[in-house]
Amino acid sequence: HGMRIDVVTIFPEYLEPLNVSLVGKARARGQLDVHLHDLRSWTHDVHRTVDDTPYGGGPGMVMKPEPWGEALDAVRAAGPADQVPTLVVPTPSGVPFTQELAQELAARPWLAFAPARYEGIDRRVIEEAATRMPVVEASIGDYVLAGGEVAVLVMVEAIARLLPGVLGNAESHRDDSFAPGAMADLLEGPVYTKPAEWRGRAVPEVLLSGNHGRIARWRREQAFTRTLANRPDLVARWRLSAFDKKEREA
Ligand SMILES: Nc1cc(-c2cccs2)n[nH]1
Repeated sequence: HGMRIDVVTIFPEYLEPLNVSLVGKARARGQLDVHLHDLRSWTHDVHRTVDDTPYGGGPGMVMKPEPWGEALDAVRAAGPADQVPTLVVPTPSGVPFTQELAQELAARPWLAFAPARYEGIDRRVIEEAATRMPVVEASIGDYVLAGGEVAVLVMVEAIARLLPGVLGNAESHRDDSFAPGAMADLLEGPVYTKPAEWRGRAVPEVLLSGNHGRIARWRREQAFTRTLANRPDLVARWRLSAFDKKEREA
């Protein structure tokens, strides 16, 4: 059936949003099987210690390896015996979490997320895990969060909406920004709905014309203009892919 997702965290309450809305419904439909684990379950001292000062000095705290090692062992033991999870570690120093990576992760049967505090998890945890399962260290953007839980929410939502049947109208992620296809690599243009006039502002008449060729062209132009304005870096990529497409069609 659906995908299994495990999350090990010191703030399980941060992941409560996974019980509501899109992800909540997918879980209710059995398309997604989410298990939250409190990392402190795998501590054995009275203070339930999960972090300590960094070797070599420096600010902040590093998450200790022992609790994580035991937690990941337990996650693996609780999941399908014939499968290994892909360990996803949110970190500012990871590979970019893109729509492409979301698509790739959405194709896997089992993901285990390891959100940590900013200073990170003892490197040996990742190294040891990588001997037994695929590990993906990914960044959701070039800014620093206090912990990885918010990044897990972002990644799970981006992945869950790609699972078959999770999005109501399957079409609605065809025209996503960044989704492959005719509008690939371009940002979404403006969208409108009723009323046709609102506070003295009319909807562009082309959209009311019923001329679908003209509408498609107008939407491509709008997408290009918006991309040029907000993401000139994507325009270069789009030009290349458009060129290649012409090449292929030639
Ligand atoms: N992209 C990104 C990830 C993060 C953190 C992950 C874990 C702690 S902070 N900040 N920014």
